[in-house]
Amino acid sequence: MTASSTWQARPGTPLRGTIRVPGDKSISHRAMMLGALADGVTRVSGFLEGEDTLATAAAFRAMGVRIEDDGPGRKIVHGAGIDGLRAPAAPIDCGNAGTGMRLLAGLLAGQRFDSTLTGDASLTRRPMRRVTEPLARMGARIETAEGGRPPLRIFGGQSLAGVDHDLPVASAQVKSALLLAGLYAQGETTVREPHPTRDYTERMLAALGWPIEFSPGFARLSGGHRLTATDIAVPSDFSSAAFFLVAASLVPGSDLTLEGVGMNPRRTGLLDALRLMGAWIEVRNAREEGGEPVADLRVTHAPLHGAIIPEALVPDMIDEFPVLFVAAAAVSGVTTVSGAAELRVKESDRIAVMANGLRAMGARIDETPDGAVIHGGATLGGASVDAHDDHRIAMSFVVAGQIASAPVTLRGCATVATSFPGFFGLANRAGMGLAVA
Ligand SMILES: O=C(O)C1=C[C@@H](OP(=O)(O)O)[C@@H](O)[C@H](O)C1
Ligand SMILES: C=C(OP(=O)(O)O)C(=O)O
Repeated sequence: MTASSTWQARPGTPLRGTIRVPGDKSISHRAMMLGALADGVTRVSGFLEGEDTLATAAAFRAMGVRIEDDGPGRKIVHGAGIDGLRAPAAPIDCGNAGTGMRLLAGLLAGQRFDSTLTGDASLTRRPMRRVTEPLARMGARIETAEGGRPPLRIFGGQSLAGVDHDLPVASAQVKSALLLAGLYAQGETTVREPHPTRDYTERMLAALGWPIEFSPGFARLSGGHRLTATDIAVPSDFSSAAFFLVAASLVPGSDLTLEGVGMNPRRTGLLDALRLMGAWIEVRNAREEGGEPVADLRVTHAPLHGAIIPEALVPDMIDEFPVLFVAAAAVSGVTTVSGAAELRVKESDRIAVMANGLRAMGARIDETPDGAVIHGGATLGGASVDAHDDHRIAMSFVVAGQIASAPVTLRGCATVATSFPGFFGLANRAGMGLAVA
C-alpha cells in the first residue's frame, strides 16, 4: 500500500537477489513522441508506466493519436505522421515532467495549431526561457507566465527556420526541443553543447529514418523528411537502478544484481563516481538491445570513502546527485561536488533540499552555489525530512534510512510514481526497510 505520501525508512536486511527496475524515462518520453509522429505502427516494450511518461502519452492521445495499452510496459502507437497531429481541445498537462514540457514545446512550436502546456506546482516553478528563447530565434511564438515559467502558450502556424545554436548549459532537454522544432523548420538546425548530454533523441530519429548527423556535443538535421515506425525496446532506467547501487554499496552483507540496465555512457557517471569512492560494481553480460547498450550490474557491499567528483562527469549523472550525497555523507572522508548548479532548478533545489535533510540526520555539509562539500563519517540518526514532492529526493532518503540509527520519516513521497512506480514494493523485496508512516 503506497497511497500515503508519508513513508518511514529504517534499516532492513542486506540487499540480495536479482531485480529489474522499470523502463527508462528519457527513452519512454521520446518513444511516445516520435512514434506518434511516425508513419506506421510503433510497438514499444519496456515503456515506463510512470506519471511523467503517461502524461506524455495522454498529450498525444489528446492530439488524436491512437495509443493502445498492450499489457505492462507495452504500448502500440499508431503514428499520425509528421503533419498528422490535431489541435488538443484543452491545455496539455505535463504533470511533473520537465522533459515532457520542454520537448513538447519544441515539437508543438512547429504545428499549425495553437496549444498550451501546463504542469504541477513543481513544474510551474521551473525555468522555460532556456527553450523559449532559442525557439523564438527559429521563429516560434511562445508566451510564458511571469519570469519565463509555465504555462506556455504556443502559437501555431509560424514558419520556422533552422538556426545554429550554441547552448550555454549542457541540457539534453533543450537540445531535444530544438531538434524537434528543427523537424518542422526550413533548412538546417544545428545544436552544439558545452558538454555532451544524453543522445536518445538523435539515436531514435536516426532509427526512425530521419537523416541526422550527430557526435558527442553536436547534432544537425534539416526539416522536410518523414519518420518510419519501428519497434522500440526500452531498457531499465539507470537512474532508478542508482538507488539500489548506492543502498547495496552501503549496507553490509549486500550482494544484489540489477538486470537489463541501460548503459548509455551519457547516463552512467554515477558508476564512475562510486568506483572513485571504492564501490564494487561488476558489469556483466554487456550487450546491445534496441540500439542501446545494456548490462546486468552486480553490486556488493564495499567500504566506501569520499572523493572529488570530476566536473566532466556531472551531465552523465545529473539525476544521481541526491543519492550520491547520501553515500558521501555516510562514508569516511570528504566528497566535493562542483559544476552542478543545474541541480538547483530540478523538481526541487536538490542541493539545498539534500543538504538540509542530511543535516537533520546529523551530517556535515557545506553548500556552494554549484555543489557541496560533504564531510563524511558522521553517524546518521533518525529525522523527519520533507522530500519537497521530488521523487529523487524521496528515494534518496529511503536509502539514507537504511544506514540510519533511528527511523527516517519522509513527507512528500507521492511523486515517486513519476519515475519509479513500484519502488515501494521492489525496495522492500530487495531488503530495504520501508513502510507507510
Ligand atoms: O532529456 C532528458 O530526458 C533529461 C535530461 C536531463 O535534464 P536537463 O536537460 O535539464 O539537464 C535530466 O535531468 C532529466 O531527468 C531527463
Ligand atoms: C529532472 C528530472 O526529470 P524532469 O526534468 O523530466 O522533470 C528527473 O527525473 O530527475
